[in-house]
Amino acid sequence: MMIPESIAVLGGGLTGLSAAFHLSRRFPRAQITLINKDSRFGGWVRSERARVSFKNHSGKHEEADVLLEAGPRTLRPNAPSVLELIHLLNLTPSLLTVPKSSAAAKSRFLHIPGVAGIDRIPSSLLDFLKSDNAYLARILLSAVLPEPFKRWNRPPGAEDESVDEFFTRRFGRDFARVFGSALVHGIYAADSRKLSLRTAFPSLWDAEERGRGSIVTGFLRTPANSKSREEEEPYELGDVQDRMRDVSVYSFTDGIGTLVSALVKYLREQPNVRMYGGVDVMGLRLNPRNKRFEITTSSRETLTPTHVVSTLPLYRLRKALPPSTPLPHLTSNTYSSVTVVNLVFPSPPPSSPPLHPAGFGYLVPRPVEGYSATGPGILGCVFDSSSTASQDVFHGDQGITKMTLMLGGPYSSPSQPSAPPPSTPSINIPSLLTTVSHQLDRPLPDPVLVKTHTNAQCIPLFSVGHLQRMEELRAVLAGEPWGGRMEVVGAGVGGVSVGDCVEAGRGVGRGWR
Ligand SMILES: C=Cc1c2[nH]c(c1C)Cc1[nH]c(c(CCC(=O)O)c1C)Cc1[nH]c(c(C)c1CCC(=O)O)Cc1[nH]c(c(C)c1C=C)C2
Repeated sequence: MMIPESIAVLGGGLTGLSAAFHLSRRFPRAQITLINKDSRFGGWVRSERARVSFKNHSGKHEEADVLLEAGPRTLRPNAPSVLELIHLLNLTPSLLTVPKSSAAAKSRFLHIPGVAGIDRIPSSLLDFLKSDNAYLARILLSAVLPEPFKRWNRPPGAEDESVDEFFTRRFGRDFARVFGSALVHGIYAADSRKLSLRTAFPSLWDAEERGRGSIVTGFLRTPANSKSREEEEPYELGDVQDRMRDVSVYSFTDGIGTLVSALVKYLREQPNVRMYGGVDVMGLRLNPRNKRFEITTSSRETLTPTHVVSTLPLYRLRKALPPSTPLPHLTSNTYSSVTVVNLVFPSPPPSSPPLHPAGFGYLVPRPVEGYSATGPGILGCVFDSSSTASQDVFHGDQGITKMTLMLGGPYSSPSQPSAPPPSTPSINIPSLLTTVSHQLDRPLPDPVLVKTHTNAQCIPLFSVGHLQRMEELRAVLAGEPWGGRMEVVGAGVGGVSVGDCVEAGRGVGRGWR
């Protein structure tokens, strides 16, 4: 393997930024060029502040400066690669943590389509017994209690299946539709009948093996120790891990965008890094004679790096390559589009009930009749005020309640990778608010701010067999003519969470020595 002289990182979302950060430290002599289609870096991360003013219940003028997130809003502390960036970029002072003991950590709700109101999802035996929703309690108890005694029913020779098939097989049809589909809405904004179990929830597949067919038994058995990432290259964590003790989720005072801004600032200051914003990758080919890559850009430049890291969505990488390039599986997945609606309401006076119970938010499972194109297509709603209220600044005494609705995913037509991104759907806000008021089963005041943002094709829908396909892609890239000098990573390859993206960026170029 040849030491990189010059590296092009394609894509300036979190994977690309993390890749450029770690490559610039690992290969200080290499020239690194990060190319991002948008002039704004960070991909789906978009944190913005807005000022709202309104009259409170006693007619007094109030003002608030609110933080709105159009993409990820909280992070889980289980990703050491993100904690490492927080330490290395000195972001600890702006950390904002949500303790495990808070309602935002402990309470998640479900809205059953057609039934007004939301119900807390039981998370312990005591919760089951206390649950006042007989329908949910029945589905859960009849699914979970008999599962350890059910025979091992994975189809012989199966290497993967959909999340829905898996849950139906082990826990029954109702559990799969209500809980399985809601879980998939809340992470992948996708249809659980199309999502690969082994890619989306590998721990469930492994638990079934450990439990010799039973997931419940499998989770009660300790997994065998696998070689940890820590042993390969220790994380530089400083005291950030201590700060994360008993933390459920965290963000920053100015939102997740803080991480992006700090990475961009760091990279701009490095003498061996060039940042190209607002520049698209038009073509990418490998020159067989000198083994260099040739990258043509929308700014009419041709770069000839020795090494490439592509963090582009796979279908965009496919488009950049000559059609005859035999790189497999770049168009096997579709992508979900999610419309995010930030809603800010004046909080009710202390004598009135709050607009929602304290908790993380609620999810809406797949309706019995399936996804219909009519209606707003609400997948779930995050109660931001329960977890990240301290990001907002009030001038007054009533305050605001902030929620975020997530719409679309399987309700909008699936996006084929080759198709142009779907146009922003027009949303009827009054009708949307009527639906939310029904879902919460309480009246809502007029919002003081509504902000809509459509993230077109933002979450890859890993179809069944994805892991195997990605192994085949990696094997081709490791062989000739590529010789391991191009790595393909990112949400579309290895996982959709911020932690997955940052970890993938951290791992590139390990073999380039
Ligand atoms: C309703 C739609 C969505 C909500 N969040 C997302 C969507 C599409 C996106 C999302 N949520 C999670 C991830 C993975 C990141 C990670 O840190 O693991 C992504 C991309 C986390 C997550 N959200 C929920 C669950 C069960 C998880 C897995 C990790 C965990 O247990 O914390 C549930 C959930 N998501 C949303 C709501 C309203 C909700 C529960 C009430 C919003």
